[in-house]
Amino acid sequence: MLRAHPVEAIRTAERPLIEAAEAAGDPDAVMRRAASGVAHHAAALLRSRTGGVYGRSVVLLVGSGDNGGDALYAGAALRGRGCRVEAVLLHPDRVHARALRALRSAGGRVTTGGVDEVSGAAATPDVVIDGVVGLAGSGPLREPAAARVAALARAGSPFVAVDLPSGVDADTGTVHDAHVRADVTVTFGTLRRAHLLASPTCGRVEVVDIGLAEPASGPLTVHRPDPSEVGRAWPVPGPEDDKYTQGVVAIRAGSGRFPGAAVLCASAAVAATSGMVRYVGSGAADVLAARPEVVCHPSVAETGTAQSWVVGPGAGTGSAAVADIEAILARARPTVLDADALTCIASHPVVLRSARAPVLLTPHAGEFDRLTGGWDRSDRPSALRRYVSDLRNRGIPATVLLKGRVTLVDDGQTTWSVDPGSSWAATAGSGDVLSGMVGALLANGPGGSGVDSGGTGSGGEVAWSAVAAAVVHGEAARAAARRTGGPGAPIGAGDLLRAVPAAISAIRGA
Ligand SMILES: NC(=O)C1=CN([C@@H]2O[C@H](COP(=O)(O)OP(=O)(O)OC[C@H]3O[C@@H](n4cnc5c(N)ncnc54)[C@H](OP(=O)(O)O)[C@@H]3O)[C@@H](O)[C@H]2O)[C@@H](O)CC1
Ligand SMILES: Nc1ncnc2c1ncn2[C@@H]1O[C@H](COP(=O)(O)OP(=O)(O)O)[C@@H](O)[C@H]1O
Repeated sequence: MLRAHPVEAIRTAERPLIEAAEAAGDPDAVMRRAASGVAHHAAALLRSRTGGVYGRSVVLLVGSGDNGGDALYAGAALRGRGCRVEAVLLHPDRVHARALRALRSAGGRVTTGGVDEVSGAAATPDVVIDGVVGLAGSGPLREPAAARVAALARAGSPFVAVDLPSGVDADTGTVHDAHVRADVTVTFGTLRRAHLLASPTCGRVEVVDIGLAEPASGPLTVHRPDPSEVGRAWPVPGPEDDKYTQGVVAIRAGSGRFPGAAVLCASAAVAATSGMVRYVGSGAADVLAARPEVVCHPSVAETGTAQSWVVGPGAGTGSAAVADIEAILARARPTVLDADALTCIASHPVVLRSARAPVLLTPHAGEFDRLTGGWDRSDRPSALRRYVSDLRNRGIPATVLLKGRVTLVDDGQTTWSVDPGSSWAATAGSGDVLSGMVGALLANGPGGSGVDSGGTGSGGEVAWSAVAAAVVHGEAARAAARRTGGPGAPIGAGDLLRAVPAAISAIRGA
């Protein structure tokens, strides 16, 4: 399990280290430890990109604080390995003086001017070390850093970010318009929230041991499971199991207008776990043509027992759809509310008040707009926590999964983040696949035992089901894109769906 912490917790954890270094008369000891990790990973990147380290060119973008100091000490270490190192001081009047001396005495070149002053090799260096700003950064990159970063990115040089890519907010993960897109981010002791909230911008994240004690988890810690943990927890039928003990999920999806949603959602539920899937809606014939094992029912009232429900994909937004949601919530089983069900809830918020069992809402950004009446997109985790807390304060046992490249799940106490490492899942109908998978996991009950929780499953169980489904969904998208065209080619939701069994198998073996 990865855990990422807010800046305040990191500053607190670092304080004893800095104080010990100062007491020992070597105030930069921690910084040099950090910098030697940066140099190590920059050298590894140089080796993988150019076949060596000696004689390669390195540009340091040096800001006014300790992040710039790290970059300067890293430059000194790389100079010691034979690199040509040029430091661009973005604020020559505010620079870490001892680190600058270290670079100069190692033979590094120092420039202070604008873009024109860059020497030939430094216009397209073999690697750029981004020490513009780290934990104390706020807002987009300022000039002259923004112009420098843009020119080097255009030239195709790879970036190693020190601590965080500059222009990315450490706590919210907001990626501002002017920012560094890192190939590798080297951080110290423990992850910052942005590493899990803005992972596509951070590239590969390397954590260097600087002697820091891992901060305790708190309400602002962001969690991300390793796919192998999801694999270990994925439900597997045992010798005593039958179709009922593994949990039955009922799906209310599809309509004359959106018949495909029913097929995608119900088929995904079949693929996700063993046990049994029930279906209610106008799409029974199509569902049965795709998955004959699904048990169909004429109405919600006439549907047999289920341990969980999924309602919404392509299910319509009229009064009959709202009545079905009410009837499903009245059954007091864990329920996934997706797609059209979210639109119904947005226009009839009172419906949610009847929820007696946990509900999982799975909006994309536009649906979250409808639910909240507008939210602050520059701070996704806070907007999500606020909304979930508001529902819970009103007695609604809600967990919310906010979709995107980085999917967030929040149950009011814990924030989870899932980044599948590709964006192939951004395709119509893939959300229907996700909701079917989550529903099947919820039916399986706590700990994958298939035990009927009687609708009392905790927020934690619901959140875990949502996170686990999102992990497998992302793996399936990646696998489908690889399978259909070598290194990666566009997929549809049907391709993603067909890749679900292989993705489960892959994470179980991970
Ligand atoms: N603490 C430790 O134990 C260790 C810390 N370590 C390292 O220290 C780093 C934190 O250093 P730090 O606190 O000096 O701040 P840092 O991020 O360099 O910012 C400096 C100044 O930049 C400015 N600025 C803000 N936004 C900006 C923008 N968008 N574009 C341009 N400039 C901007 C702003 O000043 P302003 O101009 O607003 O007055 C800000 O005060 C940390 O990330 C890690 O690398 C490691 O050595 C390991 C041990
Ligand atoms: N840029 C992206 N990268 C990766 N996954 C994405 C991206 N955008 C959306 N997704 C994922 O694709 C799915 C889309 O769901 P949704 O918007 O509900 O689609 P639909 O309603 O067409 O089924 C979600 O699982 C979401 O997390």
